[in-house]
Amino acid sequence: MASPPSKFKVTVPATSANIGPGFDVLGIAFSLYLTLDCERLPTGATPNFQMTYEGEGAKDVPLIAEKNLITKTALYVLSTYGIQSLPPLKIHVSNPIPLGRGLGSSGSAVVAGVLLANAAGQLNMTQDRMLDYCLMVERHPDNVAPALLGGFVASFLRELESEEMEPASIPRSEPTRNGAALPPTPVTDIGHYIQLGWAQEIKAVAVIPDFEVATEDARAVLPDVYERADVIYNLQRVAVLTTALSRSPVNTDLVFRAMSDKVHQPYRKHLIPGMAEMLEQITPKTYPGVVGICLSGAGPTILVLATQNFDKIAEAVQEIFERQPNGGIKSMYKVLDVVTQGAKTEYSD
Ligand SMILES: Nc1ncnc2c1ncn2[C@@H]1O[C@H](COP(=O)(O)OP(=O)(O)O)[C@@H](O)[C@H]1O
Ligand SMILES: N[C@@H](CCOP(=O)(O)O)C(=O)O
Repeated sequence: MASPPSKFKVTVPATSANIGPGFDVLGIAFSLYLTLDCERLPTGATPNFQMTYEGEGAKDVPLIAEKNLITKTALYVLSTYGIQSLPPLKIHVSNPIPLGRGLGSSGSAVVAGVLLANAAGQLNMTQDRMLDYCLMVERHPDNVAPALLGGFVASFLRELESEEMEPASIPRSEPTRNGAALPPTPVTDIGHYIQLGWAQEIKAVAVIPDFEVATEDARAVLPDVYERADVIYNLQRVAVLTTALSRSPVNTDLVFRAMSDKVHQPYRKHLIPGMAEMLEQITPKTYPGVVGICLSGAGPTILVLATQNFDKIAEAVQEIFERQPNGGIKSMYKVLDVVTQGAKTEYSD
């Protein structure tokens, strides 16, 4: 392998998937960034891999290259290029994205791993090829597409031919994290996407409760089959929402109604105490500035889109969490911008 650059930095935004009715389709990138500061070690250095980590997950995330989701993804990508190990490297991870809260931490980690492999192995992958790799590890595109590309993104996976099915049926970061074999080299052009407009006055208020819901568990509660009326309900709203969120001034009534969902939120509400109450009570009428409210990704974070009164709105959601039985639920909140810049690698030599 050619020597990697001596220093580089990978930056990947956090994301919120679904935005109500856009289950497995829509996602936004936020002004909250996972970063990897990477430095080449001299050939023959011992140890030849050093990983340090600060921020969310610092107590739990493994720092062994084959086990950490970021480096494991990078090793997978490199292996498909015939490169069996990372070059001698020191990586410092800084992660402000809470894990298992519906802010796409795993998607951002997977994107970071693909960019790490691209830089360390000097693979010169196109953005679309990087998306193929991301999708082989994390099968739903609604986190990895905005994390990689930035902004408000709609995406889908193309239907795969039967001979391509095997590689595509293996992935998903959930089983991969649990020790299953890594997927083989991806076929090309798996992910298709479009970056949508976003009215800049709309900010995202993420209210993050003090408990985790693993995405895998929140997917397990969903039905295999849906009523036609519920599918139509979501299709109608998602079509309107994609454009409504780009228009300035915002048509609050239209966006609020269009963010309603019948495909995933109703089945997940028992996993997030207080969610049903929040969706009913936090409205543009009760809290001026509210544009829409939904579960962020698979939860448990509640995402409120708003144009003003951000703290007041966040506190209202927090109050409902606090009122829940058995002592209530503590939470924190972040007021975030939707950012058009996606993942990037900066070289300092
Ligand atoms: N920065 C990271 N480094 C290593 N592993 C990570 C990182 N971020 C997330 N993960 C892995 O992803 C899991 C959370 O993924 P998931 O359940 O999909 O929730 P989320 O909604 O945060 O993406 C964590 O338990 C951990 O295994
Ligand atoms: N569409 C997926 C999105 C999962 O997002 P995450 O941030 O919770 O991992 C789903 O809703 O299951």
